[in-house]
Amino acid sequence: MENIGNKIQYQIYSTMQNPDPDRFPVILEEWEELARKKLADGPYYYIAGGAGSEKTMQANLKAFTNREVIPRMLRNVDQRDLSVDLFGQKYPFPILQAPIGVQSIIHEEGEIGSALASAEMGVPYIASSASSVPMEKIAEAMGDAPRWFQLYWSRDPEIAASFLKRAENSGYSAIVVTLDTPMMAWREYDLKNVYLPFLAGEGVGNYFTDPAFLSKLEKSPQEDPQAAVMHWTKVFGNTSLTWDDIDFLREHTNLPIILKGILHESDAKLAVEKGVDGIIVSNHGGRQVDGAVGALDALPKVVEAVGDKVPVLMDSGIRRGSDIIKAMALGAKAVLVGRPLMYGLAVAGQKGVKEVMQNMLADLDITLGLTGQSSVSQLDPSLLREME
Ligand SMILES: Cc1cc2nc3c(=O)[nH]c(=O)nc-3n(C[C@H](O)[C@H](O)[C@H](O)COP(=O)(O)O)c2cc1C
Ligand SMILES: CCCCCCC(=O)C(=O)O
Repeated sequence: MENIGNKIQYQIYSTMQNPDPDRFPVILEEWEELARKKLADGPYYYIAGGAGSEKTMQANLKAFTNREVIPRMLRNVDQRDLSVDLFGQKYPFPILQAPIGVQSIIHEEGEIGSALASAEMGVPYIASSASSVPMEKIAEAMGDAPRWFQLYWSRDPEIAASFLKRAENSGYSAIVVTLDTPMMAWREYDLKNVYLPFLAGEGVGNYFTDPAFLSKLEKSPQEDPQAAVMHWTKVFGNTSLTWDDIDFLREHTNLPIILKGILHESDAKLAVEKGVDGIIVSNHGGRQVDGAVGALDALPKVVEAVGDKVPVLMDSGIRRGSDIIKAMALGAKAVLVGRPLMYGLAVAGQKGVKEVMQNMLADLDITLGLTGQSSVSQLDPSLLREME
């Protein structure tokens, strides 16, 4: 089988004979620059920005810079295996699309565009509770392609239960429960721009078709959009949840339950005690607690606390192939990719998401081989050195 890195590298070089001035960028930062030009301040800063002074966002990137790879030589890296096994499924690559809400503010194709790019690549798509379109529409567009559903655990248990049931009925194969966003953080750019994403684009369309949500409204969201949005702001999150509530999830779904937003090893132990199936080490891309630990810095202790009881995944700061290698060397079984794909979506919809994803995977494949490794699932911490 041809390695994806060599294939994509060859494709890019071969276009040089026929240079196209409108060809997509290769450099990730150029995708963000193009996205900046396309989007108004409100949506751009909503995507690119973080909580408070954005120290956590910076810490996420610094945690990767602070670790260096020490490549090994002469190890026959002709055949490289990027595949991973997660919850009984084999996936061709060790990445998933991070759940990202309200994508209609980014591009008219929104979630359908990004989900179809995932489907083309065989990369699992994690549909957000806050998607601009109903989760069933995403599922229908994706056919048999792999998809997970991300739950924002509503204050109204009927909505939470309804989301879990809808996800199961529409072919999502795992539930990602985001714990770090029971309310929106102090995000200075959004406050400065007076930008409320749920009022823009298609809003949070996934709620506006939910039977449990609709049953609490006097008029439909089409008849009285303001009342629907007001109700949504009341029920979106739940700041009263405790570890005892995890049982509710198990009572309402048979799918694997994966907790997203774990940073502390004590929480990782509690999660395992509660019988969840997986953990995602994440600080929500630095969008929630300003000053929180960089996600990669939190990963080793969580992995140590969990042992091999459940798989640990991570996100927050994955930008290049070497970042994936570092996260997996520290024990992540796979990683979630967030903002880079949204810059792709902003620039060129489905095509842009696919291009950014493909380039990242090609970079991963080539960098893996050059470090003397043939399989992402056999990486270990001896490949890395932490800078003082
Ligand atoms: C615009 C935007 C919207 C997001 N929406 C959600 C969401 O609906 N649910 C969720 O669990 N995480 C959400 N996240 C967090 C991502 O899933 C992921 O944790 C984060 O993007 C990782 O950081 P990175 O993009 O800097 O790598 C969102 C992130 C961004 C940038
Ligand atoms: C408009 C709904 C926003 C829901 C939260 C989306 C999110 O997680 C984020 O980081 O922003």
